[in-house]
Amino acid sequence: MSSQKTRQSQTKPPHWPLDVCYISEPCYHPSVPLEVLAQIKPRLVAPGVPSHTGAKRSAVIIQRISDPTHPANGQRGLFAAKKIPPRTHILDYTGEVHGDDRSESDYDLSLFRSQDGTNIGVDASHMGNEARFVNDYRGVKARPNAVFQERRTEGGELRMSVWSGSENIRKGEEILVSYGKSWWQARSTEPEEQI
Ligand SMILES: C[S@@+](CC[C@H](N)C(=O)[O-])C[C@H]1O[C@@H](n2cnc3c(N)ncnc32)[C@H](O)[C@@H]1O
Repeated sequence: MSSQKTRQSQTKPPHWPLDVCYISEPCYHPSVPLEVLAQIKPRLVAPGVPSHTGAKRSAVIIQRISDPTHPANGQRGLFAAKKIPPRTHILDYTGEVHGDDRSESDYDLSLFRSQDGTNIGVDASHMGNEARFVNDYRGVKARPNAVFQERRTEGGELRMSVWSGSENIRKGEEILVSYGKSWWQARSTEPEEQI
């Protein structure tokens, strides 16, 4: 069985969109230069060491937002399925790891910048996991309760992940990060200081 098939054989979580492929492991696009790939995903992974996504499905749930006051009303969001303690790894952000331009994507995160200046991103616009539904806190809460932070798996693979912040996230609470000012500036027609 190919690794692609293995990735796709995972059961999709409830409320998963039909037009997006569910992947529990990152997928590497040919635009990632081999020498950069060697730094992100060291080849000599110890045999038998699984490269888990850390997709702790029971910790999160995708929900449709039906609150007219929520700025992403009608879209989906990521919610805590149980209490999540502070500074806890919630799940990895899977997607297509790429070295080409994805400036049109609203699901593209920066993962790595190589010494020669190659920017590597993780784009979950066409394939990804639950993490692609994490919304920004702006207009929802006063501050984020989670952060994007990189980590290495036990096998040494670099991943971008969602971690809880300095406080518990209550069961049923929406998991919210900050996309960063530059993310919003790139999509705004407003003057910078209003973002
Ligand atoms: C990575 S996606 C998040 C998941 C998205 N809500 C969905 O259902 O696919 C980013 C998109 O979510 C929406 N979004 C997230 N946070 C938002 C916020 N605070 N205000 C307005 N829109 C937001 C925007 O449409 C943005 O382009």
